Amino acid sequence: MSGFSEAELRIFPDAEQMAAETAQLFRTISTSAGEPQHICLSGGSTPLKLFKLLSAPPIRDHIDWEQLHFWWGDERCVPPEDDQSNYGQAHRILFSTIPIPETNIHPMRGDRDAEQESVRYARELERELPLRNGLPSFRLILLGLGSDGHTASLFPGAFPPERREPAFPARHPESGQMRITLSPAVLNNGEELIYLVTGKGKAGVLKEISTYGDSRPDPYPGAAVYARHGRTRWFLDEELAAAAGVRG
Ligand SMILES: O=C1O[C@H](COP(=O)(O)O)[C@@H](O)[C@H](O)[C@H]1O
Repeated sequence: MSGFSEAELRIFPDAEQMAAETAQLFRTISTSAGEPQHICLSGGSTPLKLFKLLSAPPIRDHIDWEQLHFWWGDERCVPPEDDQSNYGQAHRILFSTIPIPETNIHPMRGDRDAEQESVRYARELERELPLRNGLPSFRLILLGLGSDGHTASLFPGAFPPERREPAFPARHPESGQMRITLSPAVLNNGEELIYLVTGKGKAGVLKEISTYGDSRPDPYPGAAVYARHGRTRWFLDEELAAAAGVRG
């Protein structure tokens, strides 16, 4: 069984419209529930359009920010001022501009020891999130896809599907950069998971994922991670979908 074939596919005319649809989802989640809702953000460059959109009227003023808590799927082990910092980018573009309590934002601390920070983050998740099957369960998880098939900081060749602790250290296979990542067990345990993927540079790997799924001996993490008890969707832009030969 493949995460991709289990998922729903949405193809948008462009990345802007994809970001707009995702932003509306934040609005719906924030206004339809009486209790805090936990959202896991992806890193890298793809979600920056979404952050920009959320930071400005009209959508910014239609979201009940106090209802939302933000977490990260992975972090690079750099200080928040570094351009590589997933939290730093989100803070600069979005969190510094919206009326959200600081206690609702839960960064992975990339400037700390990766082992210790993974354990601290795991405990914080277990304390704050509802549990399902004994593991924290997010209301919504956004993920990206690297052109090598990685998601969060789960890389091909270093994808430990059996690891159940909520977070652990990882190393980028090429640059050697240390990372902290959520585990497959937690990412698979959310209510709703959406991959946001744009640009024809990802066409090669998307084609492989859509064709072979996770049947390869060493599956692409982006095929093997999906909401086992919930809804998984892939949001793609038309340019990428056409280049990968994927149809909605
Ligand atoms: O290293 C990472 O890469 C993926 C994809 O990033 P993008 O720049 O192609 O959007 C990202 O989803 C992951 O969170 C990140 O840390």
